[in-house]
Amino acid sequence: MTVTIKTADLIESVADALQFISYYHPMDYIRALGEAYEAEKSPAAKDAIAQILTNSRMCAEGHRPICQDTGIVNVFVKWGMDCRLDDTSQSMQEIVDEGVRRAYLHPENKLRASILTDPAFTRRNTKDNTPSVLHVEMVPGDKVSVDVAAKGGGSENKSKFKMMNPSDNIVDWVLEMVPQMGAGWCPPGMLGIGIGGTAERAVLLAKQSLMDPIDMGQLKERGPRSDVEELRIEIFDKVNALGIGAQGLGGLSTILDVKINDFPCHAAGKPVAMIPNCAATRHAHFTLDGSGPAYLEAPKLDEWPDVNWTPSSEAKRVQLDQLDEAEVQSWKHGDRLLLNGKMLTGRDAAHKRIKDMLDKGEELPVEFRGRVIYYVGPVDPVGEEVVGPAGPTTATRMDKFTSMMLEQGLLAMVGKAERGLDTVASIKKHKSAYLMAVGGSAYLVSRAIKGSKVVGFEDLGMEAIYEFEVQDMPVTVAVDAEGQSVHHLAPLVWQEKIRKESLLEGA
Ligand SMILES: O=C(O)C[C@H](O)C(=O)O
Repeated sequence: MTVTIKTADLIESVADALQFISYYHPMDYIRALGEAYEAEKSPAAKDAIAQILTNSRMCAEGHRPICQDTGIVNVFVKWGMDCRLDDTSQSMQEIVDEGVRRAYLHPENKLRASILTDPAFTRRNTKDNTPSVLHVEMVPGDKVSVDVAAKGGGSENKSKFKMMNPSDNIVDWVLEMVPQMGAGWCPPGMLGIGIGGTAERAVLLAKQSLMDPIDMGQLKERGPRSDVEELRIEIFDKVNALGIGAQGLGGLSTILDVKINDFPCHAAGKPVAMIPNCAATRHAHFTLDGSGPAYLEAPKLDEWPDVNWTPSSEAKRVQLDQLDEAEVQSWKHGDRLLLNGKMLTGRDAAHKRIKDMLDKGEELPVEFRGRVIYYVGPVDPVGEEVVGPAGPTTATRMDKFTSMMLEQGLLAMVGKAERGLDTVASIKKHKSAYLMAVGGSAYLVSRAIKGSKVVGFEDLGMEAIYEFEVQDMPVTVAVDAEGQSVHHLAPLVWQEKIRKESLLEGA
């Protein structure tokens, strides 16, 4: 018998699922992160995990996004071939995108529009986060099964692919790639690995594997039952033994699980893809059977671990409005700071435009001398908010502009993840500093922002230059004026500790 699926039900279900995953982490992730928090021995990594867990519960309570990067929408539809749509005037892409549009423009929980059209040239924001990246598979049956994910740009950026020779070792490749991925993908998260097929199939397998629930704890407890499960465990243990840790701060938990999907491939090769999923892991599954839209059941707040992050008592208060070079130079890598006062923001598009303007000898809309810049693209505020969730973006992408900005008299920068070696040298040369906030704690960070106004490049939307007024915004000195970098030093220390003190079972 043919089942009729209403187009309106599909649109509503996609919109509802996207709203749901914007503020509810999957509970398997929260449980695994809670266990990682308990086991963590590195104080800096434990503090970062505490921020992510606290942020997660705040978002579940407040129905606001876990991360300012509300993602690029990935949708996987398995269409039962006994189903038909009631209205065949629109393509599946158009129908799904209508769900995306409604979710991202929801007046009570507006999500960030991050999608740019004409990517190689004008890079114009589509303003409603469409289009989604849609995959449709025709399968036997009378149901429509849908996986919806909102994938963060920072983790997507770290995707890797290799056309391996048949005899190449997958574990060796993963262990070579993960340190190169740095911390911009916001560990602790998951690794999705696709093996086989063709180039495009391997990447798709990797992405789809990230839709599976975290079950490494159960797998280790019962033991592997296949070669793939054995490989998952081997990669899990060896990656965590690298000591990269939460946010790259050095520690025991870099990944919470490894997922692997495979598919037959040509005798001449072994395509392998790896895609990490960040701390803002967001995906949900629903099924339509013709009886109406699907609604997802909200998790109970008492399922979150009882972790309530508060700033360290050792954190130093910094008055940004009186900040000078001498104070910046007094900070040491690893110091915890609470920022107070006014700072500017700017990320990829603003930096590119600043460079273009300086190259043409044009005057900038704001003066950077004596100021601190925060690399961020915030979510728009709703209700009483001054700004929506506003966590840091990956600072590494701003490396190519950093010397230019420091030459403008910038005192310090705030972002997430490591800086490249040349940038660290430039920070040292200019006696500047780079401070990191925790990626994946965007709503928590936004509570420290008491004022916000656009002061330049308004047309860039979330990438405009804002001036934020902050109160006790928590950051850690990641690169100090001596050129000491936490992200380069701490993972090595923890790698050694893990090895010497056998801190990880299986490593
Ligand atoms: O776009 C952002 O706000 C952050 C991005 O996901 C990143 O991790 O760099």
